[in-house]
Amino acid sequence: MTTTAAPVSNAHPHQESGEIRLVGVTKQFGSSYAVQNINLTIPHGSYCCLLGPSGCGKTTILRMIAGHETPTSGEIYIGDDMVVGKPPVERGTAMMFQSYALFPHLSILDNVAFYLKMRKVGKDERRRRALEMLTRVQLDHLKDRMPAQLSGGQQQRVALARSLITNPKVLLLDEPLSALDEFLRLKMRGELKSLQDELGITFVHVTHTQPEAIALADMVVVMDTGRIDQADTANVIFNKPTTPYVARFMGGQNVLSGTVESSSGDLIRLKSADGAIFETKIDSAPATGTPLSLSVRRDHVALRRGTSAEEVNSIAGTVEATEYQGSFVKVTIRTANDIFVANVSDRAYFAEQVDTGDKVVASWSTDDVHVLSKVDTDAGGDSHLEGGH
Ligand SMILES: Nc1ncnc2c1ncn2[C@@H]1O[C@H](COP(=O)(O)OP(=O)(O)OP(=O)(O)O)[C@@H](O)[C@H]1O
Repeated sequence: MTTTAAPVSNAHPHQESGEIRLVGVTKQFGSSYAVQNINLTIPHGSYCCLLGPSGCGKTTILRMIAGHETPTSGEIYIGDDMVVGKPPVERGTAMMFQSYALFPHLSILDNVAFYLKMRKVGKDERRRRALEMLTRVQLDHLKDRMPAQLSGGQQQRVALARSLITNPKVLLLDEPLSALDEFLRLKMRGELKSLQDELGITFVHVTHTQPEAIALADMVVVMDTGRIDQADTANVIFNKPTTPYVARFMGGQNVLSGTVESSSGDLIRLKSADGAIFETKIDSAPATGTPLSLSVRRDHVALRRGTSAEEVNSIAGTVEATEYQGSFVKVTIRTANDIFVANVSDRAYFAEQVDTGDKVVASWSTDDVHVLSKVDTDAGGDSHLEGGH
């Protein structure tokens, strides 16, 4: 299966295609698989984020696209070119690393112009083009400084200018924002996005931070131990995760499981292991007894004090923790078999405050239940994967 999202392409006309296609790509290190049978098409001119926990294979994919690593099997295309076996310089890609790796003994301008010098471009021409690129990242006024005289954010902009001067079809970014403080990270995030819009080239950005991927990407590729779980627009990934893993990893969802008890039209009822009844709509109802998993957004849950759940779409438990998040309060509830989280608006929370140890009932509407395509096999074991919501 080839995974392709349908994000809006920012492609500029008459540009060489920066579409990336991975076909059956596997990379083994010794006997272990870093990535396994990856099929993925990243449209030309899109901003793609590879998202997943540490060690899931994101960087390996990036390095194989760049040509710093060779797949054990499979093919990688950039535009119409099958690039496996080609050296990095012939691929039309540029890579920006987490450590900016600037030359400490060269001025900012010479750092940016370095690639052109290697290509024997004349001095005036390369200084002019380097200055143009520095202007683009708003650093022209610092062109004569040395890297050590710049802040982290400024050094990163230089690294960006240095990558872009090669005029790539594809820019590969490995955790580009992780070394920056929170304020700079958000600022640079916005700048990366507008730069990509302006240039219209394909950006592939590796991150383990969910909000970063959601904010930046036309296409989010969620990975788990060497495989792609889901690749789609941020909106679909967040609201319609296909697997329990993606629902949990994106962080804004509760995962519920049960077996089909009855159906009527497009409405089905499920019974959970501890007897709760969940109701949801589904295109074609599976047979009675089929196990299914569902997701419910944490911010679509209502909370009240009480000990007995309603007849449907409701779960009773004990408050395990409350965490104030500014605009909402995250209430973690221990239920009979699992953990359930409600993100309650601060207004609703303070109107009827609950505290650790209180008995509560969480409920939600049938329309807010989403059916997952895979059945949960990790009930109760989700906390290590939780995203930033
Ligand atoms: N050169 C190598 N030799 C052996 N194993 C490697 C090598 N490079 C990566 N791996 C292994 O392959 C797997 C995927 O690594 P990769 O760096 O792609 O993960 P990642 O998702 O980018 O992680 P992180 O976010 O921590 O950088 C890991 O288990 C890693 O230990």
